[in-house]
Amino acid sequence: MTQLDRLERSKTKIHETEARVVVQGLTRRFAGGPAVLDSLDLTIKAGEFVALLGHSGSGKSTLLRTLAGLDPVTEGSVVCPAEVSVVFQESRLLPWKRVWENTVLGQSGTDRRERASTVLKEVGLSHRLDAWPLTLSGGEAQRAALARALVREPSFLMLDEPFAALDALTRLKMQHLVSELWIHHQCSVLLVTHDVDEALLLADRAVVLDRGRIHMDLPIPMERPRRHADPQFERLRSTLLGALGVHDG
Ligand SMILES: Nc1ncnc2c1ncn2[C@@H]1O[C@H](COP(=O)(O)OP(=O)(O)OP(=O)(O)O)[C@@H](O)[C@H]1O
Repeated sequence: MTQLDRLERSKTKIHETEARVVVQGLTRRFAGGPAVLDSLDLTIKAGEFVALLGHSGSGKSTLLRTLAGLDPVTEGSVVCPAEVSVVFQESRLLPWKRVWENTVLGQSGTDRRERASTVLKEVGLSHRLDAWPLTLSGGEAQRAALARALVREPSFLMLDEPFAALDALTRLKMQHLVSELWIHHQCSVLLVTHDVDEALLLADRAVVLDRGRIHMDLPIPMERPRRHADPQFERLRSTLLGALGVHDG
C-alpha cells in the first residue's frame, strides 16, 4: 500500500458516519460513593480512532472496562459490538505458553498456528513465534498483545495505556505500528493515554474526561501521516493541555 493509498483510506474512515459504540447517560458509582462516571454520553463511529485523556481517577479505565463488558452497566445504556478486543499496559501473556499459542488463545481450528503466524508477521514478530513470553522485550510483548487482540478481528479495539511502560523510542515505533494496523483493519479504536502528543499523532478525536464527565471533545483534523511540524499541532496541543489544566511554555 502506498502512502497515498493509506491517506485516502484514512480519509474514507473519517467520513464514515455509522455509529459503532453508543454510550448514553452512563453513570457508575462504587459502594454508594460519588459518581465515577456521571451521565456520560459518547458515540464512536465505525472506523473512528478516539483518544481518551484525563487525570488519574477521572474514570477512563472504568469507562473502558464497562465498554469491554468487564464492569456492569447499572445506570444508562451502552451499545457496543460483540467483537471487542482490549490491550492493557502489561501484555498479560501466559508465561507457560509460547508466543504463537498466546496469540490464538481460546481459538479453535487446525489452522491456529497459521493464523498466529499471519498476525504475528503483521506486528513484526514472525521471528519470535516459538519464543516464551518471558524472553520478550517490553516492546515485543506489547506487539504480541496487539497480535492476540487482532487475531479475533475485532470491530472495536480498546487500548488502555498500551505504551506507558515502554521507552520513548519503542513507544514511537509502537505508535506507528498501531496507526498502520488501524488503517489496515478498519476497526474503531479507543486509546486511553496520558500523552497528549500520542493522541495528536494517532486520533481523529481527543476526548478529555474530568470527574466522570466529558470536559472536551476535540476533533483532530490534521492530515496523516501526522507531523509535529504541522502548524495545527501546537495549537491543538495547547488546547488539550489547557483542558487538562497543564500550562505549557
Ligand atoms: N472497583 C472499584 N471500587 C471502588 N472504587 C473504584 C473501583 N474502580 C475504580 N474506582 C474509583 O473510580 C475512580 C476512577 O477510577 P479509574 O481507574 O476509572 O480512573 P482512571 O482515569 O483510569 O485513572 P488512571 O489514569 O490512574 O488509570 C477512582 O477514584 C477509583 O478509585
